[in-house]
Amino acid sequence: MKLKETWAKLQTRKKLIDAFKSGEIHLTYKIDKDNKRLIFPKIHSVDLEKESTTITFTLPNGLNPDLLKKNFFAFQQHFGKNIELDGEIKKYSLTVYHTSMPSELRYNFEQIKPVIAPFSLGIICGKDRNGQYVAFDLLQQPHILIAGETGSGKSTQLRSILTTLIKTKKPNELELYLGDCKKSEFHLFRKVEHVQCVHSSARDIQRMLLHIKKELDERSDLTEMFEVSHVDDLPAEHRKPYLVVCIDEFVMLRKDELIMDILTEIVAIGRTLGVYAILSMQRPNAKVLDTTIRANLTVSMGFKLRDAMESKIVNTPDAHKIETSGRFVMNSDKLYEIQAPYLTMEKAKKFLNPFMVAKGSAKDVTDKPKELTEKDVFNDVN
Ligand SMILES: Nc1ncnc2c1ncn2[C@@H]1O[C@H](COP(=O)(O)OP(=O)(O)OP(=O)(O)O)[C@@H](O)[C@H]1O
Repeated sequence: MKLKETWAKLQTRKKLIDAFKSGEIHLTYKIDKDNKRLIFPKIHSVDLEKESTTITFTLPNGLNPDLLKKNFFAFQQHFGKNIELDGEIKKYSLTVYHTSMPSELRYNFEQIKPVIAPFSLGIICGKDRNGQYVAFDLLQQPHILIAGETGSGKSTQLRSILTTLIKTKKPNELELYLGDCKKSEFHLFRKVEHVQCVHSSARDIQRMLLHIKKELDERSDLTEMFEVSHVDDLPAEHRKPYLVVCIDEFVMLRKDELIMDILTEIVAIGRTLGVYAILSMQRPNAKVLDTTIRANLTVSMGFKLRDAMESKIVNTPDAHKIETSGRFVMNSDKLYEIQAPYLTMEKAKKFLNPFMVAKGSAKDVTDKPKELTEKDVFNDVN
């Protein structure tokens, strides 16, 4: 057994040196006219795990780290496409996954429940290459950006995140404020008890956000008065529910300064006040995602994007290379490639049924879905 492991490690080392050679990832010293010496990165360890093999190595001083990215194909040629390179400047690790990403993952609440159980506001993301569920706590990593071109799976992801939140939190613990600029997705949630409103016109969304702004001010005063750093530490009689503002295709609101100002405020100070934002967009736009908003969206999920520039704006490298619906690159504490759970509209409706209450009609969300035009989402912001 030991011998087999040693042999496997040696083979892996050899393969990596071959990759360094074919990718010209080395320094070259000329000894004389006919002889030269190649200095390769130094391999420190090879860890063999059931699901993956990880090799750590350091670059010799003087070797440009950009070469690793530029000649990444060499690693792929030797180890296949299911690999990940991590690290910076000198020290790197190459992980080779033995299993491939699931191409489809059905939404299964019974499996998801224990994954998010430890969290206050559990956000279910999907499964990674190891077949492990990935989830996080919105309280720890507040504010999410979801981007992806039409048909890439953003709305399905929003549906699964919101349905999971609704199923795991009581209405007195969580209030949802939904902005549905395309009038296509959130009507499903309109009658859910946790949902305070579903709006689609800029005027109504502005009203909704002014209400949130008032909440931010009140919560800010309360935390100051009671000298606590988080609303969760307020005395029981002043405890506040978490507020989640979710706006689908928020680019369409970009011309409304007041809306953009309040959204900026939510992502800048909402964290300790229990107010969180989830924003989605089809065409990532650097100007709409001004530096303040972008810096405060601690998690970005890049579904299939159009090009490398969009992947850069969203901060999800290679999201433009995705070929599968529901697949995305997530940038949070680190970079992940994830397959999102597929929750159909019909199944979501069944899950949400027990939470439906009688509410007044919300005319603006029952209108015909609004077709997005190039003008709505194109980089035309002044
Ligand atoms: N997690 C998933 N797993 C498998 N297939 C998916 C997944 N999510 C979406 N799909 C497929 O992609 C289609 C489009 O998904 P969805 O409506 O979520 O895309 P979208 O990015 O929101 O598009 P649009 O911006 O036009 O609303 C779905 O009808 C489904 O067939």
